[in-house]
Amino acid sequence: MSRTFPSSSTALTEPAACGTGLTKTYGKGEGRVTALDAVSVEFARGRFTAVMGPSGSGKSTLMHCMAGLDPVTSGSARIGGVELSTLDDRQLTELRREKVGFVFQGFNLLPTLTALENILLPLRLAGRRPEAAWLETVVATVGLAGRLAHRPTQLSGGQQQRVAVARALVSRPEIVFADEPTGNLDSRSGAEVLGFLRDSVRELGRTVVMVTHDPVAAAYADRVVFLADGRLVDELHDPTAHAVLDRMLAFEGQGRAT
Ligand SMILES: Nc1ncnc2c1ncn2[C@@H]1O[C@H](COP(=O)(O)OP(=O)(O)OP(=O)(O)O)[C@@H](O)[C@H]1O
Repeated sequence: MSRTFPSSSTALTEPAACGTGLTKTYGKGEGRVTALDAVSVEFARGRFTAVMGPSGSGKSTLMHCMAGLDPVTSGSARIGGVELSTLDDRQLTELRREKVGFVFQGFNLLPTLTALENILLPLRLAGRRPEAAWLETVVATVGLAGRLAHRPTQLSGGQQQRVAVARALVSRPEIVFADEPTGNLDSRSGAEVLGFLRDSVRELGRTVVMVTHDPVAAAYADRVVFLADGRLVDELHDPTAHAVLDRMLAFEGQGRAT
């Protein structure tokens, strides 16, 4: 039986996603690693949040647990009011398809499909038809109107990532998770992609969570949350690159002092 998820209109005040007491351990015995240690975090609708922290602090694990790609050891992860731990594998796949958009560092486009076909793939997999007006808005927002018939190899890295951003937005997901989306791009293409992610939040009302190492990238967000050793240790609102960098350096200083 197909599960009916609460629609976003029924729960406008609820965060797009939230984690409570999220704990994730890998391995057993002496090799056991606590990647997330009782993290509680909310991602409000219509906001752009960056997740920062040193290498190994748990950023990717947090994203994977919140997106239903990896089960938590304990705690609760909810997307649009749905508790992920109550879903079986098939329901999780369905929830990810309907409620979550992903943008990865490596673009992850299918090389044999055109840009348009790549953008429409999630809808095709879900057996849904594109809404023409929304598709046009998304394509215009990411500036791809003249490139839709091109295959990925005929596009620059920045254009490929814009296709990936459009693909993540086209099904109007509850939330878009972006993992180092500018990691493979030069700074100009990276700035464009970050601008499009920000526009998708400010102009199209979407919700974006982005893992990044880069204070300049984080400054495009409305809010930055900082992880250290699997814990949520700080947050900044309306960040500047300078303020983010200062905060990162302060953590590193503390790390050296202990
Ligand atoms: N599949 C796994 N098996 C065992 N340990 C893991 C696994 N995935 C992550 N870890 C460990 O969990 C901790 C957090 O890893 P995670 O990848 O979430 O950090 P990160 O902040 O995203 O790091 P980076 O910035 O280097 O990508 C690290 O100590 C890592 O070694």
